[in-house]
Amino acid sequence: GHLTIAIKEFLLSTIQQLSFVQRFSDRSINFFSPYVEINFSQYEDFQFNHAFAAIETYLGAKATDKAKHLKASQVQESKGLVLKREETKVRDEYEGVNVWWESGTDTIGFRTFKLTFHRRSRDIVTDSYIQYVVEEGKSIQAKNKKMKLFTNNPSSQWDSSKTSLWRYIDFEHPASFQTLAMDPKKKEEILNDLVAFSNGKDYYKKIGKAWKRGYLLYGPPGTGKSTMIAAMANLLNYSIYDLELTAIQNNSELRKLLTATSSKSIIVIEDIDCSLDLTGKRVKKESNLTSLEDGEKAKEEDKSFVTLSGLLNFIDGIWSACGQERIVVFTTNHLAKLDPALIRRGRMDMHIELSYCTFEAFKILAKNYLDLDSHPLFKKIESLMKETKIAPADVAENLMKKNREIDADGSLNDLIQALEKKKKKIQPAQLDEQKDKNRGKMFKAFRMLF
Ligand SMILES: Nc1ncnc2c1ncn2[C@@H]1O[C@H](COP(=O)(O)OP(=O)(O)OP(=O)(O)O)[C@@H](O)[C@H]1O
Repeated sequence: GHLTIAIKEFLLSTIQQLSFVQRFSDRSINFFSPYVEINFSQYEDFQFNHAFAAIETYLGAKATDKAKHLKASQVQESKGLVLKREETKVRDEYEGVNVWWESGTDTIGFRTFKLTFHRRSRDIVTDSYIQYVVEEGKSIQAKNKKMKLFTNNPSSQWDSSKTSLWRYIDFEHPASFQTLAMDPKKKEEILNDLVAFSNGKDYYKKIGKAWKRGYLLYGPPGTGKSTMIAAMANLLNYSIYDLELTAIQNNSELRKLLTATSSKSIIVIEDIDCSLDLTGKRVKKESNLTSLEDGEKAKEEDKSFVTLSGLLNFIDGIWSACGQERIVVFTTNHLAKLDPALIRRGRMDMHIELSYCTFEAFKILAKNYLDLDSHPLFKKIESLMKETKIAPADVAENLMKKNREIDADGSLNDLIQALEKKKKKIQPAQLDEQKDKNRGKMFKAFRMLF
């Protein structure tokens, strides 16, 4: 009667205060039963329920502890373990209180988790246990998060209309700061900077600045700019958004893309000198040029194109309001070509030069590729490296060739030959550049996968 309704309403209002309780089924309270049930559905109003995912992760982790109740299975989206659909009940204990979780499906076929507990433990479950489960689940998710590489570059004709979309693939790249060949001191400086940034939540809050940091990576092709970005992502467990400016039609599209990026991410704008011309206007794509025969129309279109000032304003302003951590990385082969406004300190917090291979850097590569700390041929290589410029990518290429045969001498001799060749016929810079341009690049290769 009235009493049942009153109790129901009381419980309902208590539980609804917890915003993540998405569904409270009619059957969930039976006045005559000492047990209370709460249902969590995978989708609520056709929106994915993040609390559900967190619960699933939490229970998955529990299941590995207490495997007798639940079989766990590896799924693609997460490195962690999750419950299989058909699994039944798992008991959990929290501050001396027993609760039971049961997985199932609702009438529409969406997956659900039913939480059952004694009504005398109602307060502790609704006040703190559920929150604890969701927070634990989220922190496990963060630890297990598979990094993703997003790109807005439309890969095929048929989806060229949907350019303001991020597409992604799982990101697995072996690069790390340990294997990155560069001056060890510089490397340490960058590493410390990144770590300080990622731990800087309170600091950024205190000084009233957006929690973001900008890095400008510059240097000739093949010196490890893309590799460094991958190492940054691996170090911090951030996802990468590879922003292709030439695929963006206008500023509002850029805004959409930037606001759609998630926290803990690196936004990369590669070859910034090729994406924007010196006057700050976006370089038009050939396809656009041919379609814009009418001069007036071209001007009109131009106004809405991504401009340098638009880009800087976005980067400066767009995240000021939301306290989420983001890194912005610009790369260029030609520092001198960039507009000074773009590289002004404050907008890019750190300028990192990646240069031709030094002997110090070579030693890191020799360790990576050949597992060598020293070798009689190192002396010769050291002196040749002082006289010639060679990109780490070229060094790596030579060291890799014979790697499978574990023939260190052969690899080192290949490298010596390459160095001597470079020394003899110092190639015209342009030729060199052309050759370097042909080199496969990490992100470009990834894009082909879409
Ligand atoms: N500093 C480095 N340390 C370790 N490996 C490197 C380094 N530089 C280049 N390499 C190797 O060469 C390959 C190409 O380098 P990478 O794509 O990082 O160069 P880049 O500077 O981004 O070139 P580009 O300007 O052409 O994009 C990498 O996959 C990596 O194997």
